[in-house]
Amino acid sequence: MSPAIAQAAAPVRQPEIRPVEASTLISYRGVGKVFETDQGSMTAVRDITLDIREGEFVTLVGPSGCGKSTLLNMAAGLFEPSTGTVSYRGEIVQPYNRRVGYMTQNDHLLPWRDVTGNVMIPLEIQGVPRAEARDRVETLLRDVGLQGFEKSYPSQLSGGMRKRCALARLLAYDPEALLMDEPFGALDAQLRMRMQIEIRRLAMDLGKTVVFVTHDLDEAVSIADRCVVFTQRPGTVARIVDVPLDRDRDLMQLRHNNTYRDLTAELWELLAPDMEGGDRT
Ligand SMILES: Nc1ncnc2c1ncn2[C@@H]1O[C@H](COP(=O)(O)OP(=O)(O)OP(=O)(O)O)[C@@H](O)[C@H]1O
Repeated sequence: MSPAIAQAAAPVRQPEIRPVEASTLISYRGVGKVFETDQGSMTAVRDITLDIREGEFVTLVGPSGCGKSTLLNMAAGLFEPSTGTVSYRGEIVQPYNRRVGYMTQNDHLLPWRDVTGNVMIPLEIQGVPRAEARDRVETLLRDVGLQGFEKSYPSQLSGGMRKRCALARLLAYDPEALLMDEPFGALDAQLRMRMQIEIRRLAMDLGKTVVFVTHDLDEAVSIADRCVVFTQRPGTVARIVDVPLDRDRDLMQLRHNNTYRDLTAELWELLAPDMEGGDRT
């Protein structure tokens, strides 16, 4: 193992609760979440202490059911923590956190609206004047590489184009942070990589903070500035890994990069036992 990786992959001592730094956007402090179900109480996550810094691209990876989506939901103000606190810019997250945008595997595009009409929705809700909204949509469609498809309907778009459209609609809210829950899970490998390249470029160009949930270890390392690895349920932080790759890395060439290969192999070894025993419900 290279010294850089040994240092990057040093285990995080738990619990270790440091003061929140000024650059922190989203902060989980001693967070636990218990759901009441027909079968009784079920602890989804426990003792989560994690800070997401402004402008960072952080991936969350771990076995199915370890609570990754639950953590996103708490940052969005959809769920309250059962213990501990979740704060955003130093203030406890309330229902609902309108400064974040949420994207899931399902793009929820409206089939009866064309691309422009779909991306326009948040701007209509905000009451942005028509001409201004049109200009903004034009810019967004250029940002995500959908120019020329303004009048296409969702059914006429490829899987990647639908994602781009959903991304443009998400960006129309101009959220500070993007919470992404396996957004590219359903795409084939090539498209997935193109979307990974796009989302990193967009996040850097637009200065967005991204918290990105994935099952895929390669994805978790290739797009991240930091990768948070969770144990199986009740999920807690097993390790936080700095990804010592250039910010403007070439994702196409990563498979030839030794740091990337060593890091993914190491995380795979860390996660493999838990992945086998993951929650299959
Ligand atoms: N609203 C809810 N009510 C009851 N149980 C819930 C609720 N939301 C999540 N859970 C349970 O909490 C646990 C964690 O779920 P969560 O979706 O956060 O995990 P995950 O790591 O995102 O899973 P996956 O990778 O499979 O999407 C699961 O066992 C799930 O069934």
